Amino acid sequence: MEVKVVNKSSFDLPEYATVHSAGLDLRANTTDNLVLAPLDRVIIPTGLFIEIPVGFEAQIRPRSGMAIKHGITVINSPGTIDADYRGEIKVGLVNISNEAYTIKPGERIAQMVFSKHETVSWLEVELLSETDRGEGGFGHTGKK
Ligand SMILES: O=c1ccn([C@H]2C[C@H](O)[C@@H](COP(=O)(O)OP(=O)(O)OP(=O)(O)O)O2)c(=O)[nH]1
Ligand SMILES: [Mg+2]
Repeated sequence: MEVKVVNKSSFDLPEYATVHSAGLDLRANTTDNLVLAPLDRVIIPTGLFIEIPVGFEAQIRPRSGMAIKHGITVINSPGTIDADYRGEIKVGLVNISNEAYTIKPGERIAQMVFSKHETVSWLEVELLSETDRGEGGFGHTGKK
């Protein structure tokens, strides 16, 4: 699928790290090192603007290596980029470790996955169909 993109960043367009990767790695479009102290939250610009085809969204997800090694994760994961959004794609990060982490200019900070979604119309009713599960949830199964 082709997606229109305006690249105002200092870096090349995001790439798939391997041929069948689902996520395109997003780089921090920053000019200076940015120190993220424990529990700090930041919004990192990417310099990218996209036009997502209707019926699709883009999700901003953490990179697992950064999350597991350094506690740097996407605070609103998965971030949602709507098809009608024309602003800059930004990445909200949080440091949930107890050590500071320095984000370097151009560092790959998150990944973006394009995904189909449905748009529903409500059919309002009085009763829903019966099922074995019924209203049980939140750890309901497997109990004796
Ligand atoms: O990680 C993200 C999440 C969102 N956005 C942009 C694109 C998205 O289409 C818009 C709105 O996002 P969302 O609906 O998640 O935020 P909101 O707090 O509900 O804001 P709004 O009232 O603008 O919908 O912000 C980003 O750039 N990065
Ligand atoms: Mg919203």
